Amino acid sequence: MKTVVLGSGGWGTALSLVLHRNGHPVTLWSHVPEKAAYMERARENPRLEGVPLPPELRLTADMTCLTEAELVVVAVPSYAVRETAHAAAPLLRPDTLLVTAAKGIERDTHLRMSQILEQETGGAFPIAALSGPSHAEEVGRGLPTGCVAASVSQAAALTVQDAFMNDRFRVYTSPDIVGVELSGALKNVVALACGICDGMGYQDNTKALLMTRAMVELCHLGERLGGDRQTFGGLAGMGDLIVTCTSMHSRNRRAGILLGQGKSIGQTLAETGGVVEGYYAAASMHQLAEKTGVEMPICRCVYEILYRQRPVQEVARELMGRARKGEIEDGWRYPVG
Ligand SMILES: NC(=O)C1=CN([C@@H]2O[C@H](COP(=O)(O)OP(=O)(O)OC[C@H]3O[C@@H](n4cnc5c(N)ncnc54)[C@H](O)[C@@H]3O)[C@@H](O)[C@H]2O)C=CC1
Ligand SMILES: O=C(CO)COP(=O)(O)O
Repeated sequence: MKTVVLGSGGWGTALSLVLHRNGHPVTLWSHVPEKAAYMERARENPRLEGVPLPPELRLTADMTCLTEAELVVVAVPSYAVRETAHAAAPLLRPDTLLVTAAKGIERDTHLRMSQILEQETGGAFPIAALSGPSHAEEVGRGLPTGCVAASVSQAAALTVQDAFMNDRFRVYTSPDIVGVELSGALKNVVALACGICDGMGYQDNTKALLMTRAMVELCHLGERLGGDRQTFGGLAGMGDLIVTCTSMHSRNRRAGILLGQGKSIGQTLAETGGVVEGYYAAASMHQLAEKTGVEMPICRCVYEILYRQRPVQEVARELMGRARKGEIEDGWRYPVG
């Protein structure tokens, strides 16, 4: 299958390598010609140091490569998905399958990445999302990894599974594209929270408390927005939450560590290197929580640290000082009497 990957950051490059290992011709598109030219010369992406790019992998900054593509993967940062899809749309073949690999929710519109692709391409193409616990640094080196290919179209999900699956990259299918995309976007806010917790010098107990209670918040919002609760407990949900909250590969966690150490948001974003999706997702999530009335104390606190300069110590005191309650609000009742 002829494939094009749009976005030559760490993730687009790692996914190109998976497709290449599976025998598909791959073109990796960069939005700036200098970047494509650098990778052509060095046969390496600085984001994936020590991972050679095979000679057959085509590198370009020319979008006309799309005219031949049967499968197009969109792996640019979430803020660039709309402009990238808009530019790509007129060049697509009528039977192209689109796969979003970006993790975010558009600010103000609250659209998921697949919905942006659908809007910009006029709803004419099958669309799937590929998401899960998958740091580019490890996928690039061929370390065992698992993801979910989600689409309302079973045929599309199966095609994506087929294209990417190999003995180092397992792909499960799912009809719940809403839950899969929301999980991937929202867990980045929790990774920021866990990084902040690390940066403040708190340890494993605190992080387990944060991850677990934040997952309850994600499930409440995710279900309200149409996702399936089981998805949040799966690879794209809990799996990705674990990897992002605990790995030093995670930009979101590393950004959180700097914030927890007292750095400003400006310094943090400048020093982290690479896109910190949780920064954008926190704003969308805050708007969504307000709109739906879902209570999300941990995520709200992350938003207030990022956008209202609230001191992290004050936030920690607020969260630990919340009113006492049962663990499962609607589920468990003590017998009367
Ligand atoms: N790095 C990872 O391990 C994973 C990343 N993702 C997601 O993939 C998406 C891309 O992330 P990374 O590849 O890690 O990014 P990165 O931080 O490695 O690089 C960002 C890339 O985006 C490009 N870019 C910036 N502005 C652009 C624009 N306006 N149009 C097109 N390209 C633009 C930059 O040139 C750069 O190549 C994000 O949504 C991220 O959450 C998903 C799974 C794993
Ligand atoms: O989504 C990811 C891993 O699954 C990447 O996380 P970061 O964006 O925090 O690096």
